[in-house]
Amino acid sequence: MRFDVITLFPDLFRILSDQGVTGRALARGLAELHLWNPRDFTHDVHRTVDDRPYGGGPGMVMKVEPLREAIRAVRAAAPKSRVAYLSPQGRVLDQAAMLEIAACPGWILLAGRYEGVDERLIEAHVDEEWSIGDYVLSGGELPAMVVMDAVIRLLPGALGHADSARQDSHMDGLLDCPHYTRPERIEEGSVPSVLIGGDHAAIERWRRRQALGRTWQRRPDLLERRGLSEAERTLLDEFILAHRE
Ligand SMILES: Nc1nonc1C(=O)N[C@@H]1CC[C@H](O)C1
Repeated sequence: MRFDVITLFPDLFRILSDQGVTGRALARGLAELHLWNPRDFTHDVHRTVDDRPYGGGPGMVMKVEPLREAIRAVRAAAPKSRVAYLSPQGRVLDQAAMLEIAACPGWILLAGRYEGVDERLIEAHVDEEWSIGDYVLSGGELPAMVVMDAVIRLLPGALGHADSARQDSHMDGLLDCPHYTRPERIEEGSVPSVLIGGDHAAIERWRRRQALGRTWQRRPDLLERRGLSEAERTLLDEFILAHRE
């Protein structure tokens, strides 16, 4: 998986490359990260990348030409990649979208700043527009990092245990079950006994029941969308019975 990011602030991406799951995955070559600064594609002494909006109004808009030249240079280096622009006007991404993104050979992520990018650049050179949520940030860099983090951890070998990603919240359309670690008894409470017992079938049922119950309690919309098998319906009924007021 190759990622190319077009950004005015390439140093911000050290958050991904210098540590953690993403840092290790990049170091091991499971994914590649290349950074491109639109200022390197300007030709004036001030290295101008933005200008005032036509029609007036606050803020600045990113100019077409430096971004066009940057995209052309990246497409030449990454011919199999598609261009995605991060913006609040884009498709709101969920885990299913991250799985789709992870299945592609590479992405050129355009991180905007200011009020955004001249619409003509988007129409002529952008393949997809993505949003990480219905709120407004000061730049597209954090959204680009959110997408890369969510996608890289799905790549084979990125996580220590193959099951980790499969059991995360929103995988299989459910929230994750609760987690506990040592010590077994502390002032905040004790670990559920089923997790101590070593009966793996019972532990698996408990975890599935908790995931279904937690989703029912906190995100009934996800259950609506997903539907339940007979076995899952039974487990959820057990949870509801045990948690009636
Ligand atoms: N929500 C989002 N999901 O992706 N990107 C955003 C986002 O707020 N972008 C900012 C809007 C103006 C600034 O240029 C960057």
